[in-house]
Amino acid sequence: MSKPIITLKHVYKNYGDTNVLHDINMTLEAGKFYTLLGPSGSGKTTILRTIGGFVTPSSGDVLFDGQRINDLPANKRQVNTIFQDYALFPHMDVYDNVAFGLTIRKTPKEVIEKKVLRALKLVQLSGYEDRSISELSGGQQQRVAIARALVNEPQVLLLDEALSALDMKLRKEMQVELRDLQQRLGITFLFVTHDQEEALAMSDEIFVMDDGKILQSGTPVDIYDEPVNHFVANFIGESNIVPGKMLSDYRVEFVNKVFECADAGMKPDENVEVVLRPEDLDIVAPDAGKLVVTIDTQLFRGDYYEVIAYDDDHNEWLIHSTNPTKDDQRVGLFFEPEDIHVMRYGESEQAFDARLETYED
Ligand SMILES: Nc1ncnc2c1ncn2[C@@H]1O[C@H](COP(=O)(O)OP(=O)(O)OP(=O)(O)O)[C@@H](O)[C@H]1O
Repeated sequence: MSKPIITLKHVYKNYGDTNVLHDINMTLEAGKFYTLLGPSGSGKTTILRTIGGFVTPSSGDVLFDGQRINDLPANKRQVNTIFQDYALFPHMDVYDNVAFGLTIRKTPKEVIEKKVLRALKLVQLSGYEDRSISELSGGQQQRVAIARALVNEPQVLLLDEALSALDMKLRKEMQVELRDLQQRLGITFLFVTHDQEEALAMSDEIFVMDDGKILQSGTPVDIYDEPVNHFVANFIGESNIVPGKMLSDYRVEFVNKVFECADAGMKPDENVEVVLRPEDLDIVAPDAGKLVVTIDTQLFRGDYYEVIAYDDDHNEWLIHSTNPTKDDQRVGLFFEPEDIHVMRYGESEQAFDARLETYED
């Protein structure tokens, strides 16, 4: 593990009787791209503001490079925030927007010029110095906001829904650009989004939040493949989730059938939830399938068909198929043992407790 740059330990935030953050523990290492992912109101922005110094925790500690910074004012932290609306000054040109922080700190003019030109070069806006903000596209405004943060040479950049104002095409381009920029600069990014695709595409590590809590943290692949509970499985990607029972190691029962799986270590007959991802289900002949279903509808999605089918117990199955199917056709569904992801009931609490232990001093 490389050096932790930001650590949150048992951070709570209450507004009156409302608990907005609940026992938040997180470690951000230097030079990595992190994402806070969760629905609206889950507490993502409050975590950013706590790290940025705009919100004081009700209890718990915020550490920067091992030093407690709870009482350090925002402008003394080596952390910069890029807000959702970019907060640019519309009456100033690009140069003055980027120079602003240095100017108020009375930095010598020639130093300002060097730093501003370098920051604009980093975000590929060299030559735009004299442009007014209103003459820029959404993507260019976004880059000015990044340049304005970069002139302060922060060790950590906090980005709050930084791409949400952009249209889909530009947003995808900026995802690549931001990730590339983060890797070139080697500084830590903490990016807030409620868009799971964006989180999966960009992050080294994702923190999935709901209701003021971190439910799961891990690499995109870990979270996608091993969601700890129903909420995470549903929030990240599309899922078929059915109740089941773990009969023994590597044997799970669901939809009244027994399947070989890759999971072990649970109690015999433990109740579980089983996740099967739509892209892991292959449509085959009925006698070659592990399950038999009847096709209900299909929608063409460009690079795949989204198929809805029902088994004989009326469970709905979502399948991503490369080939078209026919309505009312009886087909088999094939999947491998490792495509079956087994989640314990109440796993979120257990995983949460286990994680807390790893944060204890
Ligand atoms: N100053 C405040 N006073 C009272 N409640 C607040 C305050 N700031 C935030 N909250 C509440 O805290 C909760 C978490 O808010 P937060 O903005 O952190 O969520 P979020 O996950 O960033 O949501 P969004 O994606 O909508 O920005 C919300 O229920 C919000 O209403």
